Parts: sequence; C-alpha cells; structure tokens
Amino acid sequence: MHDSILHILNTTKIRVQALGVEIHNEDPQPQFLKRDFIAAVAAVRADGRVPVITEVKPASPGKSFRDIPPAAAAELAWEMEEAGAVAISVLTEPGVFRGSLENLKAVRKTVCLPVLRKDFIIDRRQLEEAGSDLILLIAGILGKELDSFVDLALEKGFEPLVEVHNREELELALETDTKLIGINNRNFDTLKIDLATTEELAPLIREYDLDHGTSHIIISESGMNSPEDVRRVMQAGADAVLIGSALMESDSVFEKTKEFVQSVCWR
Ligand SMILES: O=P(O)(O)OC[C@@H](O)[C@@H](O)c1c[nH]c2ccccc12
Repeated sequence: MHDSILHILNTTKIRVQALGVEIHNEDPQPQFLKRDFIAAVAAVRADGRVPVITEVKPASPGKSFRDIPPAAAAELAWEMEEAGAVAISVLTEPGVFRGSLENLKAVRKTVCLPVLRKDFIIDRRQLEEAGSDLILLIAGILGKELDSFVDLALEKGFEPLVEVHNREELELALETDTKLIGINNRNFDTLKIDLATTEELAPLIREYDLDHGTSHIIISESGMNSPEDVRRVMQAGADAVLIGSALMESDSVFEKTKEFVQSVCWR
C-alpha cells in the first residue's frame, strides 16, 4: 500500500483510539429520514441522464484543491444538487484529504440528496460519529472483516458502498449483503489511475448477478476528467460514476457537474 494510505490508516487508528473504548448505544442516526440512493439512481436514469456522485474533496495525496470549511462545503453541494448530481460524497478524513465531519453535517443539512461519508473506516466506533445515508467500506482495507462491517452498517441504517479494485476484493464484496459496489480506478499501491479497471470488473459483477439472480449497482470511481471518460465507464457497464478532482479543479462546479450529468443521453 502507498505510504500516504498507510499514513492515513495509522492516524485514523490513533484518532479512533481517542474516541474511547466505549461503543455508544445511542443511535447515531436519530430521527434520520434516510434518503434512498437506489431510487435516486433509478430516477436519474429514467430521466435519461448519468447518475453522478459529486465529491466535496479539499485535497488528495500530494494535491491540495481548495480550502473547504463547512459553509463552503454546503455551497458546493448546493451547486452540485442544482446541476443534477444524484448524491454528494463528502470526505471526512481530516489529515491527507483535509475533510471533516462538520462538512458532512453541513452538506446534509443543505441539500436533499443522499450523502456519502467518504473516509477510511477501520473501527466500528467510527459508525457512531455521524449520520449519513451512505458509507464507504473499502474491501482492500477491511479484508476478512468486510462482511461484518457491511452487516453493522446495514444494522445502523447506512447504505454501504463497498469499494474494490481487483478480482480478489470483488469476490469479498460479492460475499456480503451490499447492494452497491464501487470500482475504484485508482490503485492504492501506486495511486495510478486506469479506467480499464472498470472495464475488467464491471462485466464480472453483471455475470455474477445473472448467475445468482441478484442485482448490484456498479459505481465507477476516480480518475474521470471528461464526458468521454464517463461514456467509457458507462459503456463498460457502470450504473453511476463518482467524481471529485475534476470538479474541485474547475472554475465552475455547477457547469462541470452538468457536463458530466449530461455526458450520455438515453432519451
Ligand atoms: O478525485 P477523483 O479522481 O475524481 O476520485 C474521487 C473518488 O473516487 C476518490 O476520492 C476516492 C475513491 N475511493 C476513495 C477512498 C478514500 C478517499 C478517497 C477516495
């Protein structure tokens, strides 16, 4: 695993330890009216547009995009919603990605879209920290523990999004009850992007679903910069895409989101 990812895992461990040993019994999602991501994807598809999850991402390993305090996060999320995003992903990892739980809360208060908490979840106590509609679980990090984290997330009312990067991780994901599988085009060892990752793995999920009478929503994640990139992964079988950097680097998040949302037209 790349040094920056190892660093994140170490700092996350330290942060989680500071949360104390107690697991709260209180529901982290009290009176939380869940926003249905699967229905939102279906609605966007029915409308002939691309379901795009847009990400509020202040920084990534080795790159700083913009300072995003909670008010700015809310403003960005509002622009994304207006431009037709299907959901908003909010980085909450406070170190390398410079995200925050405050951003997550501010965004969810501002928009009506489902909100994804994007972090490195390694401990069940993190599920007590804040409510969100979706939560990212990374197969390559959780390994054999993935299944129990998926169950716990479901129990707590989160819709888990299980992220995979290769066949081995995909097999782990398919053994769980997750309905959402994210194919990360970025390799966590090298941080290099290759959209062929989606082309390799999406057909395997389709095949599995046909054989088992199941149905997964496939989300292609990372490294998409243009409508062509989006068309490529949708062609490969993705149902939705997750885009961060290209939006953070653009002058108008509204215009750029719209460009991605309209990059394929089925009508
Ligand atoms: O900024 P990009 O290349 O558009 O990628 C967004 C998203 O996929 C990426 O931020 C991401 C994918 N998986 C993660 C896990 C943790 C942190 C971040 C991520």
